[in-house]
Amino acid sequence: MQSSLRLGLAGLGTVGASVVRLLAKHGDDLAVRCGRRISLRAVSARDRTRDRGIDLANVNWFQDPVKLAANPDIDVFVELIGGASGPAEESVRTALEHGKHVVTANKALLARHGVELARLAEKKGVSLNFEAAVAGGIPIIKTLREALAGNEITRLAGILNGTCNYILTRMERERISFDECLKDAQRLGYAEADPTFDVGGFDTAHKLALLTSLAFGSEIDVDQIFIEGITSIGLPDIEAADELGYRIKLLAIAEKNEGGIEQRVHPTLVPKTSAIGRVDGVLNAVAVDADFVGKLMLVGPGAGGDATASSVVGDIADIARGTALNTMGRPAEQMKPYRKSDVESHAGGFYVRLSVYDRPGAFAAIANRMAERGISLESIVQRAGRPMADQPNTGSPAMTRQVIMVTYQTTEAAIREALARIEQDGHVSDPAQFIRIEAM
Ligand SMILES: NC(=O)C1=CN([C@@H]2O[C@H](COP(=O)(O)OP(=O)(O)OC[C@H]3O[C@@H](n4cnc5c(N)ncnc54)[C@H](O)[C@@H]3O)[C@@H](O)[C@H]2O)C=CC1
Ligand SMILES: N[C@@H](CC=O)C(=O)O
Ligand code: NA
Repeated sequence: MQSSLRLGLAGLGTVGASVVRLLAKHGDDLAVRCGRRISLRAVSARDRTRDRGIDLANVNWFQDPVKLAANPDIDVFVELIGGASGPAEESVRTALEHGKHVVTANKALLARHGVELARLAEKKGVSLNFEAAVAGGIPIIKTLREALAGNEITRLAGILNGTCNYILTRMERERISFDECLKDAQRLGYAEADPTFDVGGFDTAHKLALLTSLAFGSEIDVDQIFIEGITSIGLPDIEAADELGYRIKLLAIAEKNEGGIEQRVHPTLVPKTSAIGRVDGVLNAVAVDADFVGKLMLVGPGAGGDATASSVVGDIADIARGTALNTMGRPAEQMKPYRKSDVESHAGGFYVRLSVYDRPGAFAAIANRMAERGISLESIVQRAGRPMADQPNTGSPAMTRQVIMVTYQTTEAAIREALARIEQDGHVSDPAQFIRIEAM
């Protein structure tokens, strides 16, 4: 048997502690599979005294992860700290510069610095593996980088954030508040240190940027992604979608069209009966359209310590076996500049919810504004609304009704213009809510 592969692991939180547990549980079998032992030599975390339920008796402790990354007694640096800058970035760079392989779960870091880090890894002849960074336990990086190498991919669509899917699922099933669901997601170790990254759609965008680059061979460009998070989704939308036969999912979509590549992240109504509509809770899914394989979809846990550790250790096992691959599936200098297509040209159906003052003519005026923009309505329903503050001229409370419309195919530009006119007309009490619909 070859000499053991020596690991230095920085970050002993949700994922880091699970990696240590997995290595302890399956170390013997991994040694057989890889032809050498994987040996945890050193760790770095902020609090040395905390009981994490893991045995670190024979492991060196480094207060500073950058020092650990430079340590000559490790072959692989495993970065599980998180963050696009600071100690995570500095330690990953240091490890690569010192000719060490790196395994990371850090999508924020790679979405910002992935291309240059990939270049550095290539220059040093080491691996930079990141299966855990996208869709937690789903082997989507391997699938795109290796298994689908013989395909031209035309579209990717998926649920890439476990926290958001968990929140939306519980809101739908239990009709409980967004905040309550988010607290539980944090308690379960699904959320980012700053959950704004999850609910604001930014974590999904980081992951989409990486998948887009792998799928289309373009440079990583997270700043070109259209991003809308789930913070504006309330129980009225969840309930209305449910009644209409849809579920609301935070989708990440990347597709090629004549203009370039469209990348978008936004809440989306998908049919309850669709495969992606049935992906619930912390599960993620990635659907791929490719020329030779056709359509495929991978589903699995998108967050949580153990599922994510599974991907981290898969990456370490590749290094132990001597599998060497370019980080983004092709040499960094072969990655094409990213060319963005315009999201305003996006066409599809839309769900619209309006709080409309209950007065004669309001309903017809709204329908007219939609018609002016060539928008046809597939369905329109009214639900009881709520009394508003007293109107100055009558002294009586103004009532509103919830008007929920589903449009046939139209463009994003048309729907935005129509809703702007409806708001200017003064028939609605609140800004219009609109959510894109995907048939999937
Ligand atoms: N929790 C999850 O389900 C998933 C997390 N990830 C990613 O994995 C990484 C780790 O996430 P979690 O384990 O959830 O985070 P966490 O917050 O539970 O753990 C982070 C760890 O890093 C340590 N740390 C922070 N600053 C440090 C420093 N200067 N020096 C040494 N250690 C330091 C903390 O003490 C803590 O042990 C992040 O990049 C995250 O985005 C990826 C997939 C799923
Ligand atoms: N916060 C992330 C963790 C995994 O990437 C999520 O909820 O998906
Ligand atoms: Na993955």
